[in-house]
Amino acid sequence: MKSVRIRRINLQQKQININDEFISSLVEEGQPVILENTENLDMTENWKVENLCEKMKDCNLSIHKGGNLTLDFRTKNFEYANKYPAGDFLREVASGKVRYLRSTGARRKDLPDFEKDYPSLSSDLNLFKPERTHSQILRISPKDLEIWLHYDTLDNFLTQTVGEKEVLLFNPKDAANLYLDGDKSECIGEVLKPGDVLFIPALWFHCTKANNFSVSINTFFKSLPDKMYGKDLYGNRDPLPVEDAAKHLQKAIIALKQLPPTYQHFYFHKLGISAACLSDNNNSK
Ligand SMILES: O=C(O)CCC(=O)C(=O)O
Ligand SMILES: [Fe+2]
Repeated sequence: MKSVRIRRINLQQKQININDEFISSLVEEGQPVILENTENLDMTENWKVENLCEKMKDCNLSIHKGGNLTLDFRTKNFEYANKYPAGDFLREVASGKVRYLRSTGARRKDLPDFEKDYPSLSSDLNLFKPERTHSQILRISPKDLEIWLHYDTLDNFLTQTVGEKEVLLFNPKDAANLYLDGDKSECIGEVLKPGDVLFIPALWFHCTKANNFSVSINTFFKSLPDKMYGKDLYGNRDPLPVEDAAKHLQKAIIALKQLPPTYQHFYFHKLGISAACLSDNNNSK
């Protein structure tokens, strides 16, 4: 397994301003990068639990609640709890209970908008907002909480504000290996410290572990043409051309299945349709 160190860019040393041109260059490069010295720390140094309780005292949260610090979306080893008073949530998180906030919009169907939803917090931060921002999400975790390995379909800046967070990243080109036998050819493990901003390009697999009480904000933004994105609350819907392709693929599979098995195997192979597609198709029947 090859381990690659992630590039760090010290914004102040390099005198870089984060603007849309700089963001486009990151997107084009398509590699994760940590931006350091983002001038985000002055006011958040006093984001201790009690101060956060005060700042968020009027907030009711939708949270993940469970009994195992390794949250797993596939086995759903947690439940959702709504209208949770922020003070109760924060104190429970501070005492190590398995609680996790991935903030939602004001109403269920609204996109999370950190600046609008949490003005008492966002006024302490100098977050940059790409021109084509999709949503901005507040994330609060207890020490040792792990988030399952997943990818999002939007590009993302993950800003670490309180505590440290370990992030493990896998290149999308290794996707085929991630579930088969875990034989990854490239693996990038990094620790985010307060003030670090990690650029996670779309489709890069990532999982995280909070090393201590942790507050982060992530900003999903779009880099494909607007018309390629459908309505998407969570930043993980496949681009519309992929959904279109999947429908065509289903039709292709159904058409080929009219043939005897020898023909099927020959033509599936010839058309480059993988065995995985075929078994998916069988399962859905
Ligand atoms: O660290 C977390 O809480 C998860 C972050 C994440 O998955 C994201 O920013 O897309
Ligand atoms: Fe994510």
